[in-house]
Amino acid sequence: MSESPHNDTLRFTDVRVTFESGRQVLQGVTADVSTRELTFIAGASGSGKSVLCRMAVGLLRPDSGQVELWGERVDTQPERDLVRLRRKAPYLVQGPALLDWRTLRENVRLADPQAHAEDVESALAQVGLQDWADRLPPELGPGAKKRAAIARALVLKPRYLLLDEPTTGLDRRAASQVEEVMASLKARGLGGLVVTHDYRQLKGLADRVLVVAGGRCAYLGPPAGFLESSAPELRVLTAPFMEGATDG
Ligand SMILES: Nc1ncnc2c1ncn2[C@@H]1O[C@H](COP(=O)(O)OP(=O)(O)OP(=O)(O)O)[C@@H](O)[C@H]1O
Repeated sequence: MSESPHNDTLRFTDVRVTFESGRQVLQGVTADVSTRELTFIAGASGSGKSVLCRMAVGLLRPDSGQVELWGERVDTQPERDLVRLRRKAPYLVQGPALLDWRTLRENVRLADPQAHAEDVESALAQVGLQDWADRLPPELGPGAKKRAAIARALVLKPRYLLLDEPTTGLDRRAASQVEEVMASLKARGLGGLVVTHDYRQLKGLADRVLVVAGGRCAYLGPPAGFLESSAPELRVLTAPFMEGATDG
């Protein structure tokens, strides 16, 4: 089967994952996510957010159930085909994962050695780092490093981006810069799946929120429906954030 240009769906059907420890992390997640939208995955620590995100591009395979991206089965695909799929839907790990001894331009080029020079410059410009192309990663702050990692994914001209906690560990200013990049990519029509702990990001940035709780998809819908829900399994996640938000 091959990827369909007309199908914009990432589909999880009754996905279950148990690790060797015996812990059942996902116990039947079913969800359809539009890859034209920016969807944030929320949930308690250890609920399986990263596991779900990684499964979207075959970095983890479920014990049972199906994962489909753009009409193509991901969970049964051989690794060599997944490499091709991941160029269309790159997964960015939590750390910046840049080579410290290579300039930003070289780091971006490493993702695609065949990339045209103007595509490398364009990827850096899309994250606001065009004037930093000749700098080395250690010269950058953590927010700029994360943006450089995003540039490295953008040079692949992806159809979708998967970002695992892109702002965790950043101070508010650096986090805002990364959020601005996500907003501008969204404005240009690039969808993404973003694992987050920071619910402040949801308002204004997220099209949808997918909440993982109790091993299942507990909510999939607009951010307001999650943030304002009175359902106990959602309130337990949002209440501390709402209290923190009123503290300023
Ligand atoms: N490869 C693995 N082998 C064994 N256990 C794993 C593996 N990957 C994840 N887990 C376990 O699965 C559970 C869910 O992990 P996951 O990283 O998806 O959580 P999360 O919701 O992203 O949490 P956090 O917000 O803390 O990052 C955790 O208990 C984790 O220890």
